[in-house]
Amino acid sequence: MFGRLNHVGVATPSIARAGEHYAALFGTEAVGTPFDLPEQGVKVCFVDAGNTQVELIEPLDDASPVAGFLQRNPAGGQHHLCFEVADLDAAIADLASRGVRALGPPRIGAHGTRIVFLHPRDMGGVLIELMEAPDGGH
Ligand SMILES: CC[C@H](C(=O)O)C(=O)SCCNC(=O)CCNC(=O)[C@H](O)C(C)(C)COP(=O)(O)OP(=O)(O)OC[C@H]1O[C@@H](n2cnc3c(N)ncnc32)[C@H](O)[C@@H]1OP(=O)(O)O
Ligand SMILES: [Co+2]
Repeated sequence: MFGRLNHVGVATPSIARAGEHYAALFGTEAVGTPFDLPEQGVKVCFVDAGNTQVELIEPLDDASPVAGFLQRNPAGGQHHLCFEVADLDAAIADLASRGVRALGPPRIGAHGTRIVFLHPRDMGGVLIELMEAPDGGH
């Protein structure tokens, strides 16, 4: 059901500083232009990492879903994994039948496609994001 790893979400208190760090690792041209996603409460910056991306996320305010994570991890850290799926609604229904909770209804994510998050407690302690992709990630 899950397809390719679309991105690894990395929370950071400063996308400006994290961007410099990743530019030194992947090259300046790999670091995209940061943009705000106010409806998701985050500033986002994608770093091209070959066969996937690193998604740097910085809270826009204290109400951001990333704010709690940074209170627990002030320097930032690995936040979530995002996998592609062909049919998000079918994936949500199948996972629900296995007792895996979705965190709210699908919404539009940073790539402009429908996404949903799954509860970490139901996924072995890992926050998983599912992103609907035309080819289902295969
Ligand atoms: C959508 C735009 C963009 C994209 O790619 O398109 C993004 O990815 S934006 C990413 C930021 N947005 C989100 O993360 C939305 C979904 N997240 C949430 O709803 C919350 O972060 C939530 C519910 C996962 C955690 O909420 P909170 O930080 O308030 O902590 P809780 O005490 O409620 O946590 C409950 C439970 O989950 C564990 N936890 C929390 N965060 C993580 C994490 N990143 N990875 C793994 N586990 C996590 C926490 O330790 C608690 O576990 P417990 O068993 O109670 O110890
Ligand atoms: Co993400």
